Amino acid sequence: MIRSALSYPSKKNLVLQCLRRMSSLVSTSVSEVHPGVAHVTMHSPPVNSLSLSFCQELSQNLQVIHKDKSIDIILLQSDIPGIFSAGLDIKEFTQPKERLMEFWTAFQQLYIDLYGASQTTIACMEGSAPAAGCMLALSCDYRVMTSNTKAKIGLNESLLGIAAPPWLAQQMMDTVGSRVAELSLWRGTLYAPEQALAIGLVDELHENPRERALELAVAEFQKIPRQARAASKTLTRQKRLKHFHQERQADLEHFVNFITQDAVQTQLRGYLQQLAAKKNKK
Ligand SMILES: CCCCC/C=C\CCC/C=C/CC(=O)SCCNC(=O)CCNC(=O)[C@H](O)C(C)(C)COP(=O)(O)OP(=O)(O)OC[C@H]1O[C@@H](n2cnc3c(N)ncnc32)[C@H](O)[C@@H]1OP(=O)(O)O
Repeated sequence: MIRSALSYPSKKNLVLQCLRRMSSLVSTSVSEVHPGVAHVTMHSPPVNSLSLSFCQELSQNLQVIHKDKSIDIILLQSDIPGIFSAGLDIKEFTQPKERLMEFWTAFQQLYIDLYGASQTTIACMEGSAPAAGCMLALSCDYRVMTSNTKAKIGLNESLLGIAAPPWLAQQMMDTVGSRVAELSLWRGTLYAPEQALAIGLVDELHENPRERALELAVAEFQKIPRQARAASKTLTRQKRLKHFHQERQADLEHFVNFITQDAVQTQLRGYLQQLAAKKNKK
């Protein structure tokens, strides 16, 4: 579905038009809301879980925006009330090996495309962001989260009987510090907004994250020269990305070996049943 949020009468932008055409087929839409500022909106009901096709599409959209020199700020948001993203689609974990490899490769690529974006990126979180949902937020440069206490954010993988991949654990360490990350990872803590702000997992709380993100983008971030923002990002992220590329194949093999273990598959099936039972109780 196409979101016609092109509320600013900017010049015709062929790249964005092309993206909108692509997006009409699937679950992300792209719109320029202010000169140089693009919304990337996730809308894959019920919970924006990252399936193979969703990861691929989000990546594809980001890659096209990267090439569009007229866009220098990306606001990543969801149009599903109460949800930013539920993280990886757990059903993907139960697929055959070939598909698992394709899935993880697409997820790795999404990390590269978002964490490695030269544009400034802001996560506008109006709802929960567990696990890989949190990865999307951590990959952005700035995180604005709703102050609604129902929303939660964090790396809860351990509660599924699995562990975050090393590069995601590293993102958490880079953001909140080693000790807090260590505790969060093994406990699988999902933080309420005030707690997330207190540990530095998010940068700001606001009752309207989209409005605040756009204000920040225009009134603050666009005033910093674009090339300086991009160069600063390179300083802090280049080393991590280089390491990631070196380890990418090993990471893929590690994922497939880990996730296909009988004990892990049993845990995952149990977790999916818990989710279904929770829904039936509502
Ligand atoms: C030693 C080193 C080892 C290295 C190993 C390497 C790699 C291992 C891989 C590890 C990476 C993992 C990253 C992940 O992202 S795992 C996914 C974690 N996500 C979650 O746990 C989120 C679970 N969901 C929720 O908590 C809630 O759904 C919610 C997001 C808070 C929303 O709640 P609510 O609005 O109440 O919605 P429901 O709970 O009723 O759900 C509606 C619907 O959606 C289904 N669903 C929810 N989340 C997922 C998901 N992540 N994947 C697939 N499906 C999901 C849920 O089952 C309902 O479905 P039905 O309508 O069909 O019943």
